[in-house]
Amino acid sequence: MAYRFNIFDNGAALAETLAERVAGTLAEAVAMRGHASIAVSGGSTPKAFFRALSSTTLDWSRVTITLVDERFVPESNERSNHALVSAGLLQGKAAEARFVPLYHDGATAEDAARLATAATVDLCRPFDVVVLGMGGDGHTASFFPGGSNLQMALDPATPRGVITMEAEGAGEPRLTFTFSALQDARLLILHIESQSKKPVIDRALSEGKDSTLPIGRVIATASSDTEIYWAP
Ligand SMILES: O=C(O)[C@H](O)[C@@H](O)[C@H](O)[C@H](O)COP(=O)(O)O
Repeated sequence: MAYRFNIFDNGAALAETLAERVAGTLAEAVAMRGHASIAVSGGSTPKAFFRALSSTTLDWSRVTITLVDERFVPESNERSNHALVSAGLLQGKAAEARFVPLYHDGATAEDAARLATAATVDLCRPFDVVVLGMGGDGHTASFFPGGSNLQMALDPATPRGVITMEAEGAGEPRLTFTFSALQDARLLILHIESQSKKPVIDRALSEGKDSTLPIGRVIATASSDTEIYWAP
């Protein structure tokens, strides 16, 4: 599908605009269906966006937040995306939101994936909002080039859910929603920052569905248009 490329002077301006866009979609979902669901990415990029979104006014008690993907570590680990969301987004007005983690203490990665799939089965049909990030290698979610389950993850025929992923660039084993669970979000966002990522996304967009960069395949084959938010 198509995409719209939104360029901002800096991360602060991007965060404010993106927070307003996302909050508006969540509020509309609550008004129309009584609840809203959002899957956010971890990493270092979304911190200012999380802060801005957590201070927006909406009925957060009717919003469920989960993660696009998670490192297979407990919340106490500094690499945990759950910890990042707890510290950055589940604060202020957004503290009332419900959070559904992907990691489960005491479970193997495969068991955690099955538990997370069961816990999110009603959230991703479709998500109201999905906020993707992108690594310098063109991965998004935990769709890493050369990943152990990359073909399964990107196959539109794979049932919606959470699967495991291992890859050289991923660090720990990962838990990630499948492409099928993310691609038809009512609002599909790609949030990227830094000059270094611009040539990567430009290449991904020019290569489209045949790109070796997972983000290129995701944007080109998603049934929802992707709104790209980029600041240097
Ligand atoms: O767990 C993660 O790391 C993310 O979900 C991942 O997909 C992230 O969005 C990219 O790796 C970008 O990370 P940065 O924002 O740190 O560049």
